[in-house]
Parts: sequence; C-alpha cells; structure tokens
Amino acid sequence: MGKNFRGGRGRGGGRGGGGRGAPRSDTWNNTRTDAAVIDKHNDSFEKYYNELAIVPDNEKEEFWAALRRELPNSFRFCGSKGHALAVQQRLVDHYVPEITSVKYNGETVEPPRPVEWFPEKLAWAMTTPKNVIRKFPPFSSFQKFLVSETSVGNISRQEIVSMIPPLLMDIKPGMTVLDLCAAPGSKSAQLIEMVHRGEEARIRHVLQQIGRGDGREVTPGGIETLDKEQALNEGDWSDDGRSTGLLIANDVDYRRAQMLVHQVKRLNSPNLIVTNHDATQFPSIRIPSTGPTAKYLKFDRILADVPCSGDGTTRKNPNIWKDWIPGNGLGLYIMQVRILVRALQMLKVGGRVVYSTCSLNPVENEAVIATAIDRCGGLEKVNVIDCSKELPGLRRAPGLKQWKVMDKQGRIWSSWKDVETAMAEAESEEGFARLQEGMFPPEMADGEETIPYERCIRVYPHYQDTGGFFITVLEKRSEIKARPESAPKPKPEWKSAQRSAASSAPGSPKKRAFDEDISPTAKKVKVDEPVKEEAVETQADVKMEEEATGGPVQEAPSAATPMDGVETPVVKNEPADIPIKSEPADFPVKKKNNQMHEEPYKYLDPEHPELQRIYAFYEISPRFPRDRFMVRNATGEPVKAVYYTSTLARDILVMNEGKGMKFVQCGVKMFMKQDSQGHDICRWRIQSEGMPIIEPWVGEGRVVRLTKRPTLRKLLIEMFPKMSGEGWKKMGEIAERVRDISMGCCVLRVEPSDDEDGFQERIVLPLWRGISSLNLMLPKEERKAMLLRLYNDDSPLIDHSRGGDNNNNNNQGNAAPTPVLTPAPGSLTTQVDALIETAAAEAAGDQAEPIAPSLAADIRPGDNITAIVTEDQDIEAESRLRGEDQARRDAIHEMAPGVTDEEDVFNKTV
Ligand SMILES: C[S@@+](CC[C@H](N)C(=O)[O-])C[C@H]1O[C@@H](n2cnc3c(N)ncnc32)[C@H](O)[C@@H]1O
Repeated sequence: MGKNFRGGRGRGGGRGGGGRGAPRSDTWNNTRTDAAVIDKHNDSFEKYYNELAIVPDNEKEEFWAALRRELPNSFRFCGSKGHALAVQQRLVDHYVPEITSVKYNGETVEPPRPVEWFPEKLAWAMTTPKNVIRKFPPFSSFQKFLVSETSVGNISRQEIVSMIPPLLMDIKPGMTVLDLCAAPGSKSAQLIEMVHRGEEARIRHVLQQIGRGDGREVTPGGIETLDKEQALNEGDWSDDGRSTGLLIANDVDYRRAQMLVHQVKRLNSPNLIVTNHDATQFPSIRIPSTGPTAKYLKFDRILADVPCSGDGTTRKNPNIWKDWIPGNGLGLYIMQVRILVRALQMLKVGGRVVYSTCSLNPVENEAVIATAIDRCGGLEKVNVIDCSKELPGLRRAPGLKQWKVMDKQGRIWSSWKDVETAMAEAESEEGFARLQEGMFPPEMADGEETIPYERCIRVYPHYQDTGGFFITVLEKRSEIKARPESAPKPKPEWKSAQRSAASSAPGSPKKRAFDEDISPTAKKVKVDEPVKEEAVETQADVKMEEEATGGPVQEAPSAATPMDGVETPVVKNEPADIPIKSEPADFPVKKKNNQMHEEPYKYLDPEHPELQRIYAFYEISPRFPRDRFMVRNATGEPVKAVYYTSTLARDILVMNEGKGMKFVQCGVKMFMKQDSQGHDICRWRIQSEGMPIIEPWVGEGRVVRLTKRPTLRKLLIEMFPKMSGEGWKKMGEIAERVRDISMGCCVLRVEPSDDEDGFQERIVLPLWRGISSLNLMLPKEERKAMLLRLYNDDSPLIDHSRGGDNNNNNNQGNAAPTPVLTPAPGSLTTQVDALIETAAAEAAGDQAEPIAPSLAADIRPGDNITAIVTEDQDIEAESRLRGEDQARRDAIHEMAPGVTDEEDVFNKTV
C-alpha cells in the first residue's frame, strides 16, 4: 500500500488537509434544532403516498414515523480499500470498545454500528445524541477522531442510501464512467475509488516484475495487499498497472461544480475530469481515432443521480414537510427523462446506466424509467437489470407496477385516459398543467412486453433507519435512436379514436399543458431550459450511427446562446457534433455570473529540459510515462506547477480544447517550483498529492526509509527539527541517512514490519531536506490527524523554526507575529464563501427551492471552498492550506530575508 490518491491523505498525499469541502468539524455533533419546531405533517404528501399504498397497510405507521424521525449520522471510510480498512480498524479497536461501555441515564448508549450490507463494512451509522457526545470524555475523543479524519479526507460523511447507486454500477478497472449530475460529489468520490480499485497491488506487482520493488513480497495477508487477488484477476495491465479508466463528473450548476471540485480533488486522481454542462444535452466528446472518421467517447457506466423533489429526505430536510406540493415532482419529470435518454445515448452497448433519486414519487421514478425505455425503442434496446442478488442484506421493495398521479390541485388520477376525458369536458385547461401521458403507467399494446418494474429498487426509511431512495439499473442492449419527445409513440386504436374526439370537442385544450409550462422549481436551478430536444437527438443519433457504421463525421459549425444567465449551447439542427465552439482560445475568460473558464491545459514535450532535470534528480524510472505532464498557462511552459493526467484524460483535453467543452478541473499537481538556493538542488519538489503516483518510480537516491514508530512521531510532532551541529543525531534510525542526503525534496517511505514498534500500514510522505533542518511537507491538520490515529496523541506541534514554541499561536519565540490571512472583499474566496452561505441556507430550508435539498447539506458556511480557476489561485489556495506558518514564513522572508531562519528561504513556493 502506499498510494493515497483516493483520499488516503493520512498517508501523506493530499492537499486540502484543511478540511476544505469537508464538513466542518462541528457538524459531527450537530442536532438540527429547526427539526423540533417544524410541524411534520402535510396532508397532500400523506394523502398521496397513502393512496398509492407504496408500503403495505401494516407498515404505514412505521413508515411515517421513520420519515418524521431525525436521521442518524452516517459516514464512510474512503480512499483505497487497504487504507480505508486501516482507519476503520482504529475505530473498531479503540473507540467502539470505549463508547460501548458508556451509560447514560442508566441506559447503555448505542455505539456506532457498521452497515451490514456495505462491502467490507466500510459504512457506519450512529444515533448517539449530541448531549451524550458532549458529556462523556470517551465520546469527545471519538468525536476528535471523526473530525480529524474527516478533515483530511479519510472519512466522508454521506447518507447511507446515497451510497447505494455507485455500488450497483459494477465498475471494473479500465472503464469509462460518467456522473451526469455529480455535485456536491459524494457519489463521484465513490466512483473514482472504484475506477482505481486494485491499482496499488497491480503496480506493486509490476515493480517486482521489473526488479524495482521494495523487497516486500505481495502476499495475501497484510492489510495493504487485500486488493491483490482481485487486482491480479482483473484486467487493466496495459499501463503498468495504473488505472486506464476515467470518471467525468459533471454538474450544470457552476457553483455546485466548484463544490464538486473540492470534494473530488482531494482524491488526487489523474483519471478524473470535472465538467460543467447541462446533462440533457451533454456534449459528445471527441477521442483519437485511428481511421479517417472522427470518434466519440462512449461510456461503460453512467450515473444519472438526477435532480428531484427529494421527498425521501424529510429526515434530513424537515422543511419538506411544509414545502411538499404535488407540482414539485411533476415539474421535474421532463428534465429527468431527458437526462436519462441522453445518458442512454452516450452509453456503450452492454453498458449500464444507474438512475437514482431521493424521491418516493413514481412520477419521478418508475414513470421516468418507462418513458425513457419507450423513447429509446423499448425493452429490446434497453432493459432493467435484476439486482436482487446484489448487496445482500439490504432490505428493499420492488418498483411500483401501478401508480396514480396527483395533479397540482391535489386531485389524484388513475390513468391518462381519465385525464384526457376530463380535459375534454373541462372549461379550461387550468388544473391539468404539467400532466403528461408518460407520467402514468404505460398501457401496453397486445403482446408488448411489460417493463419489469419489480427490478426497480425502492428503499424506505423504516427498513434500515435511512432516508428514502429509488434506484434502477438499466442495460443498453443495442444501438438506439431515441424518438423525439414531440413524436409520441403510436397509440392503440381505441386511444387514437378517443384523442381525436377529445381534441375536436369545443373548449378542448389546444396543447398539452407541459408544452408551455416549465416548472418554476426547475427554473430556479436553471436546468429546465427549453432544450432543443429534437436537434440534440438528431446529432447524437447521427454520431452514434456514424460510430456504428463507420460513416463520415462532419464537423459542425457552432454557436452559443446565453439562456437565463447560463451559457448553454443551443444546438442547431446540424448534422453532427454536439460540442460547440463557444469560447475563443484566450484564457482565462470571465463570464457572466462570475463563471470563469479554466486556464488552458498545455501538455509538455516529453523531452522538455525541465522534465529531464526532474527525472534525473529523482532518478525516476524511464518506464514512468513522460507524455502526460501538463501546465496550466497559455505559454505552455513549466513556470510554477506541473500536473499529471492519465492518457485518456489527456486525449480528451487535447482533442476537445476550444470546442466548447467546459472543463472545470483535471490533473493532479505533481511538481511545484521551489524557491531554493544551491546549484545542484532540483527546483521542483514533489507535491504531496502527486506523491502516491510517482513515488514507486523514484530511485533510491531520493528515498529515506523509516520503520520505527518513535521516529515518525518525532517528524510529525516537530516541524523543522535541526540537522545542523549534532541535531541530526536525534533523528534515530534515519539520522545518518538524512544527514547525508543532498538538499531538496525526497520521499519518506514508512515501511510496515512485525516489530513491536513497527507499523502495520505503508505510508509515504514528502520530506524536505534543508541546509540545516528537515521537514515533513504536510499541512498541520494532516500531521495532527496522523498523530491521533497512529499514536492517539493530540499534543501540540512544536515548531523549531520559531524557536520551538508549541505552535499555539501565542508567538513566544523571536519570530514575527503571524499575519492573519483575510480574503480581500470581492475576492474569489469571499464570493465563494457567499455561495456556500447560500447553499447552507438551502440545506436549512431557508429557500423554497425543493430541488435536491440534500445537495448543500455537506457544505457549511465557513468551509474553505474557493473557486480555483487559475494556476495562481490554485497556488494561493495551497499556501492557505499549508497554514499560517507558511504565511508567517513568507512574511518573515519579505520583512527580513537576511536574518531569519534559512527554511523560510528554502520552503517558499515561488
Ligand atoms: C441529486 S443532486 C446530485 C447529488 C450527487 N450525485 C452526489 O451524490 O453528491 C442533483 C444535481 O444535479 C444538478 N443538475 C440539475 N439539473 C441538471 C442538469 N440539467 N444537468 C446536469 N446537472 C444538473 C444539480 O445542480 C445537482 O447538483
């Protein structure tokens, strides 16, 4: 083990250790005070679901009671499996026994419990009340553990039911995956972990094959080799074991796309691209073609976790009780269908789309599935997969076979036929607005196969003490040509006769209501724009046909039209190509609503002299590819940072540049320029997030090995311990090595052993050898989290660069005062802070917007989320992350460069 790109930043990788994008520490014992005062009744809500009988009579009471109770806290251990298990082990061995013995008011307090059906029991839930957590010391240390591991990205707070869809995607290494509605990104995080599954073991295997291993056999048994068997059996060996898969995580909302970036960036995956598009018309992505015809990316797996009314989330969002109206679900149906149809279009034959909502409403669930299958050509083309054997232990209900629809006035309709009859007789169309034929169970023609709704999955709150959720897994059986919305399915004869009678009746509605009625709800999130549906389909279909037939593809001229403040490409009825050129190629471009476009992604020549210097200094194996390093500035020169991406990500960035694709983020920062003195020192240090990727390929000349617990503890607790004079002798087992190693960045490999003072897991950390001191290049939060997890030690850090004070900001040394980093008014940071305030207000129900209320729940005011769009901002954000010490050092450097500690000079980022 040693790779930590997937959230294992406790092992040294990982920026964002400051908990950016992670829940704020105090959310771990939040109780929702608003929950107590909200009246948890809503007549229409209760009437509708009672009449639908979504649960049997004898469960109704339990069902409604569960919906009214508060939701237990739940979380998931994340990162690579081995690492996640190591962190989990700490909970099992240390905290659970402590907590289990606690009694409150004579009752034993329920400890956190693992979710039985979740693989490896990596998901946990707890109902412990806040006052108990506050009152008892065992809980406070447990809470500290949760807070610190969450802040460094080893634990992700996530609703239990929200963890289900990725688990049903059956993602295999090497697959291309698209998450169409991804923000704030909890499922994307799961998906990227899956894309990388087994990678560590595969790479270790390859290294051993080529004689570059670290001497340890990859044998089953140790935590770090758990993935081995699976890894060796699964494919994806074409890139020396590195994952060749891809996740594109997309969201239409730019603000939310930024939340998404912060959630997934800490996973340090080079196989991830974040985009900002309307999923109903997600552009086709060009990829290299070996033949004369253009080629477009198709996905093995797509997650359509669509925006929904969210009425399964009352436990988390009690405002739903007062806000629930039938129009919420009705207004979303069209968009949900469009997203699902687009997903099916972009899917490979044999691939899977997982459709999910946190709504109980069949209009947003079974009806969407039925309509999308119908529009794509029926069950011959797209089928529902039976997942009843998956996730054993998860209690679930089958999808509804029959359902009714509640209109905006609260009337409940059993069939579209009834609606049509009533519409024909009605004085006005008022009251029928938004009703659609497709919202009702389809009436099948003779001999037509019925949709196997029983394969849809409904999870109700009282089953496992969770929120409510709907999931359906669809498989594409053959190429499709989706029927446009405006071309309804041919009707059985009786229906045609009835329709013509109805439409000729005096006062009959001229148009079906939805044609002119766009949900105000949808408008709020700017997602239900009038999509030029037919055109989109035409183009997508053309592309698919071209791919299928190998026919020619014509590059379409392109245009972009702003709609309601959102730059949405309007697709004209041209023969091909959804990607539309909407940007000139100069960057960055400031857009309306403060949307920014990223700086360009420019790949470096593999023979670039700077790359050659880096390879030489770190003795990087020639097998490690050189053609995937890029910079993010218009000159294309490595000035400040060098990023690394997978091959497929590179091809996509290169081939689609300037073609209207809105890339928000891609690439792992691998090398950062260091302002350092000395001729033979490499001015590029390995950035902690890139460390897990490059570290196995770094030569012995830049590696320091460590096996004893006390040595690592010293490095974690002491910042800048002295090497000068006799100082180096205090470094224990690594003393001579660090005395002799030349200045610059190196790799600290913490190796597991069976010794009493040895480690169970492999850890890799970046280390800086300065002229007269040594320093782990880790943010303070990360140091503290590791100290707590590995040593159960929460003592303050000691900073030798400020005279050895204990870093409590009381500035006892002779150093300059610590400047406080305050973002300038109007800066990106403050703007995004404001956005996050808004998101939190949404989560607390301050807005009437019923769409996906769960979205903002994981983001709180004060979370340090910044819209990072340029290289400079990225570096600035990193400096902030590294804490006030960095700022202080920078300040000292500027104030009195000649007299301060040398480390100020040697650790300053240019
Ligand atoms: C239910 S949430 C997704 C939650 C997310 N999958 C997760 O697990 O964190 C729905 C998301 O869809 C986005 N959205 C709404 N309409 C969209 C559209 N037309 N295209 C893409 N994304 C859309 C919203 O901004 C929202 O972030």
